[in-house]
Amino acid sequence: MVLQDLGRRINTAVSDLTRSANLDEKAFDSMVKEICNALIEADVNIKLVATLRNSIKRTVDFKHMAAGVNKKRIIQKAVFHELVKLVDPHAEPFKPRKSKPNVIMFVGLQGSGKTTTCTKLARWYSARGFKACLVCADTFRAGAFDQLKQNATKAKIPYYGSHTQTDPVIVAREGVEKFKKERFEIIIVDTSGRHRQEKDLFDEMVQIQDAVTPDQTIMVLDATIGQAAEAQSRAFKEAADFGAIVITKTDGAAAGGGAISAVAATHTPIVFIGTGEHMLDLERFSPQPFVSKLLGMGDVAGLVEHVQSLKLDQKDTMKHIASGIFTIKDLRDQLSNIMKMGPLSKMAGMIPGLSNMMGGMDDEEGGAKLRRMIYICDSMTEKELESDGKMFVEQPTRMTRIAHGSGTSVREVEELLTQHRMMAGMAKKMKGGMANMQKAQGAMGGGNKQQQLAAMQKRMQSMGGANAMGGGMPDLGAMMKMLGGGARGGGGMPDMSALGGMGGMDMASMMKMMGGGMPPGGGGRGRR
Ligand SMILES: Nc1nc2c(ncn2[C@@H]2O[C@H](COP(=O)(O)OP(=O)(O)OP(=O)(O)O)[C@@H](O)[C@H]2O)c(=O)[nH]1
Repeated sequence: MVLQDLGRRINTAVSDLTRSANLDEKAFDSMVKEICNALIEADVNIKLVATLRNSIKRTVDFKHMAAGVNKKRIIQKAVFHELVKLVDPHAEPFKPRKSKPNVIMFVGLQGSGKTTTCTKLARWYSARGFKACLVCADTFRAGAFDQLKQNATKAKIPYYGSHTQTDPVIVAREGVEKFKKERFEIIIVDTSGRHRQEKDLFDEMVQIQDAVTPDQTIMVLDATIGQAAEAQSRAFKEAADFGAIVITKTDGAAAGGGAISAVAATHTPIVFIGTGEHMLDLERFSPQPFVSKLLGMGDVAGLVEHVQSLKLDQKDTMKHIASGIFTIKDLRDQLSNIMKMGPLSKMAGMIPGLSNMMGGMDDEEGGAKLRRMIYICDSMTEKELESDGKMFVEQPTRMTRIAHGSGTSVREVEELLTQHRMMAGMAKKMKGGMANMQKAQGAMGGGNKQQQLAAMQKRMQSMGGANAMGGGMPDLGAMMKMLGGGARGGGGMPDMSALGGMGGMDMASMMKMMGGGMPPGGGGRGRR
């Protein structure tokens, strides 16, 4: 069962119970049973499932529950807490330091996704301001260096390797020395994939480790192996000590839950999970946000971090919103920023309740809709783009011209202008909120970003989370209001501009529109 399905099934079990009229012990028992069945189907070890079942039952003790307590809340909290415990390795991974070389060596079985993950990780650090590079010490598999070269070039990451040198220890040492001299901060060394029985390759791995003395050795595990992950990591641990694990292919693996919980049980930190073949499909693993996302409660801190890493150009739009203005060009910039963020389905997982709303719409549909909106903007004159949109009301023929030019319909142009009007209205309202928020941030002296993100996540969960677990839709309108008026809650909000494309964007109406729903007033005048 892929992770999304597992999350959906658990969520449904909890929502059905908390919505049902008879919230009694019998109904509670059948919910626990359904959760356990789902976990077992995802290949979670039966002993771990039994521990989870007993803990939930101990916490939600119907016999001794005082009258008047909020049973729903207790059940939701217990399920959430126990799922977090199930995937929590209770171990802190190594944290690279800036302005010094941090050598990270990758090990793993053949085909587990090492080379792909090396490049994803180098890109991840590079996007966060580290000077990152790659060394290919896989001289065993023909084509390994070419694969790394290709990936690295695409991600614009400097690399080192050799087509002629056959000793991987020499290549690794030379590459690391070269990049240390060039003051790289993250030096990632890719090694050959191994089979457990290949003693020579295991020895080679130890020799590379001795030669480059990595600050961290990461083992890459393929999620498809499920709970066998535990035995596999043990075999590697016997040969080379590693500090952390990356679990790849969690997007398609039926046994992803099994792999994650099995590794967590060994108390080895899981640093990242691979969620697809694309360069951006790497997510930092953290138990609470992971479970939150699994259950459709979003991962707002992850979203903020992701958007920040994309270094989107937000300066002009943020300046505009701060003074209550939102032009059509601002809308166009936001649309292209959304396109840069990655597949919409992944973004939706990070926003509380949004994946429910996207139900039925695939990435292709959503992407195509966004592209058509951008074509419409690109068919406007500079004057139209910089306008507040009123000129279209005064001269409706402009819409016909733009529809012709962009290969869309007048109805689509109208939809875009309606969306723009709504967002311009929001920008006007947000004028005060932005100033307050900046003041609050100033008062906090910049503050601790982690604390700010944690506070935001908590607030988001208290709004969206309870609803999501209860089966309802979180109030995205309220969420946007909160984004606009962060100072009210006593600070604890990240920089508004950090929200990038989300800043000021009414996602609820945006998604509704992308789903084909007509905003009010958009009659069927268009030609197709
Ligand atoms: N769906 C999905 N595919 C992935 C993920 N990570 C890697 N892959 C794919 O897995 C396949 C193997 O990946 P590689 O990076 O070549 O694996 P490797 O461990 O370096 O292989 P060897 O060098 O032979 O040991 C490739 O097709 C990747 O695109 C992931 O998170 N999700």
